[in-house]
Amino acid sequence: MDHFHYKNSELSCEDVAVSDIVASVGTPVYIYSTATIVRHYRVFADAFKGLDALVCFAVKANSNQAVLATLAREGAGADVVSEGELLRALKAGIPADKIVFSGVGKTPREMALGLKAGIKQFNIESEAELEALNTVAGEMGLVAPVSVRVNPDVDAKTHAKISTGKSENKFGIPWNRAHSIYARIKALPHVNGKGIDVHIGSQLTELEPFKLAFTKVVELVKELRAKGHDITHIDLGGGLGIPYELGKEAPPSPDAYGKMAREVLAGIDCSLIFEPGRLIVGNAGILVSEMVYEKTSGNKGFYIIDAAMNDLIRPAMYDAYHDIIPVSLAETQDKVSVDFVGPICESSDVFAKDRLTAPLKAGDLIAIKSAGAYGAVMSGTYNTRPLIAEVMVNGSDYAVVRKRQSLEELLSLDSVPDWLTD
Ligand SMILES: Cc1ncc(COP(=O)(O)O)c(C=O)c1O
Ligand SMILES: N[C@@H](CCCC[NH3+])C(=O)O
Repeated sequence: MDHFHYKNSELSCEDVAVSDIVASVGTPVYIYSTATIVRHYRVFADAFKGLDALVCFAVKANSNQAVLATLAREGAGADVVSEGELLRALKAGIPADKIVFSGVGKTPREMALGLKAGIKQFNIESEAELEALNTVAGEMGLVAPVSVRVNPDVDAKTHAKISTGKSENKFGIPWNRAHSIYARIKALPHVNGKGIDVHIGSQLTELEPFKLAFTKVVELVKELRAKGHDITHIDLGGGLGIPYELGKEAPPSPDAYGKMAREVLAGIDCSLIFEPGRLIVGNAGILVSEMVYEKTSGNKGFYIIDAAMNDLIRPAMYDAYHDIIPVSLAETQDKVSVDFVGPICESSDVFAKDRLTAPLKAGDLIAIKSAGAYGAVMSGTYNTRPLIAEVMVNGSDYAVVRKRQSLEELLSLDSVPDWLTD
């Protein structure tokens, strides 16, 4: 069931008309559906029912405090990559022993924070990081739980900018050094390495690359065990793709992904961790914007909207496709072909090129779909545009879960040194 649907020709999120939210909050605005987030989480978790599996939501996909609190209530863990994300996850009520810490550049300060909180594990991505963690844990008189993120050199067959599992990517330990790093872990007094971690990329639309990577990890578990390492758990990362374009073939379902994983991992007797991000929140959010002007240039038509690449950077950064739909359905069935563009002074500030759409006029509202993941979290203030509001709907209720940043606040962040004001 889609929680974004038309009711009397007006787009609604659950039981709330999008135009009602806009009337009180303005545009541009992100709108999230609680019911969709919960449903996606449950579908993913159910794919691993009966197994010892922990679903750690990848906070980077959407770190809004209300989104995290919603998932905390469902029993989700968290995959964090910074001090800020760790603090957000804890604040949302996600227990420390369900939090894994990923990322290639964890600082000693972040390590200490994770150790103090008592997180489940650090996913180590280099020998240097391992040594640093051993030192930090030693200073605190602790032993840090670690998993080594291995790089299986598998092509995820996704956009090059979101592929992480090839040897030329910065992520993970090269496959041929996996054995030596586990030997080093054994020799160090303040780290305990019982896990293996792998994450090959994001927005994967086929199961085969996962299968290749998971199969390699299973082999590695066997080899390490044969050498006397007590490997008890595997973190299989995130990356399962979502449908972005209506009418196009959807990526494999969580159920199919779960079946594949069960087959590959059969008999390995490890507890499992997953780190889905986009799958949980991607299609649980829309970005609503108002059309400000129409213009033409040669044969081309442009719909200029009040959202821009600083609010949602995916189309500019990855040429990502997002469906764009009108908030009020027009009576006419005729379509026009236009570029949806933002007001920023960059040629890449384009949400859609040559897109067929119902004709719109200035003042009309549109919704950019599938904007719940890597949307608000990747926004910035380019062109001195304040960060926009985020709203969460729950049935017939809604709440502003992040206030629109005021221009005063944005401007107050800079200061001018004395020598310029004398
Ligand atoms: C280590 C790690 N885990 C999990 C994720 C979440 O990925 P996705 O949102 O594609 O599920 C990412 C992002 O690619 C990641 O880098
Ligand atoms: N930001 C990317 C996903 C990157 C995932 C993080 N490793 C996107 O919007 O598709």
